[in-house]
Amino acid sequence: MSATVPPPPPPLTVTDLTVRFAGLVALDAVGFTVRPGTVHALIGPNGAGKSTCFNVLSGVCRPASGSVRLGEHELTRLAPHRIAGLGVARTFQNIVTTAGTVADNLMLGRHGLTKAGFASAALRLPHAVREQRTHLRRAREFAELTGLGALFDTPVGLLSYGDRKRVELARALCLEPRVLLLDEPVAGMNGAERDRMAEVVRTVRAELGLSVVLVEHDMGLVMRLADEVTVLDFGRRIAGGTPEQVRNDPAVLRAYLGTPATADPKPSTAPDATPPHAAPSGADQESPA
Ligand SMILES: Nc1ncnc2c1ncn2[C@@H]1O[C@H](COP(=O)(O)OP(=O)(O)OP(=O)(O)O)[C@@H](O)[C@H]1O
Repeated sequence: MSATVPPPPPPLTVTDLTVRFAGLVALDAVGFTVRPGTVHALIGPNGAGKSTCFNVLSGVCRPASGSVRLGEHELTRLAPHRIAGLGVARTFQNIVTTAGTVADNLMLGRHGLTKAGFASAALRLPHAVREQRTHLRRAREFAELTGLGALFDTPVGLLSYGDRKRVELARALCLEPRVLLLDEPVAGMNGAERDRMAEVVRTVRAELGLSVVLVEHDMGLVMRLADEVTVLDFGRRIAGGTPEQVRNDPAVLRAYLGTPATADPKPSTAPDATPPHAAPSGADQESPA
């Protein structure tokens, strides 16, 4: 990867975002700011509005009101491909990569940046071949950054679940994003795979200097990775701050545990518990830092 860290992305500012589905208010005047180059986690119990928020950020869902600004650009009126063109890339909760090699999948991520037309590429005209080589080199760099270098020519179908989730991440990076939206990057992973993904996200952020918005049920990962956390419940922002601040916030305890915060004899430890409706529990579940 290049020795110099690129300039920081502009802030991503969400203001008074409201989304309604028929009578249901999925997001109710939600606001938060993702500071440049930080990891900002969006957490909350099931149905809190996290995915809806991601869908607005990536242009899949139009809000009833409110704004999402990336620097000077208002995103809420733009189509998903225009938002991607401004440097906002996302991964999905469920793996969508199944066919082809790692290289093939990463090159799909480069598609939007390719200038040579289909005919030039098919005829292998010199400029198209040169461009293809440059994209392939960059795709390989992202594979290496995400720990997939040795698997570059391996069919994705032969990879482990954890490796495939990292292919998703590498493919999103191939868009050269300035803001990366990670939708439950460790869902369904075992402990070792989670640790690896956490390390990769840290490396990616440090090397590329991009902002990361993270939706994740795994509180251990959130506490370890996030610089700032926004907590949603029933579509409303109920808390925000550093991981330390939100884990001790009575409103967060209430939302996750469904009990009054005062009823908990040791409230400072309660957010450590992964809510029963959240990430898979068990021995591989990390405890927060
Ligand atoms: N397309 C839709 N049509 C109708 N209601 C929807 C739609 N998408 C989401 N909702 C509702 O909006 C609310 C917020 O859902 P959302 O998926 O954003 O929550 P979430 O926090 O991502 O939940 P989870 O953690 O379970 O993924 C829920 O009540 C959900 O049922």
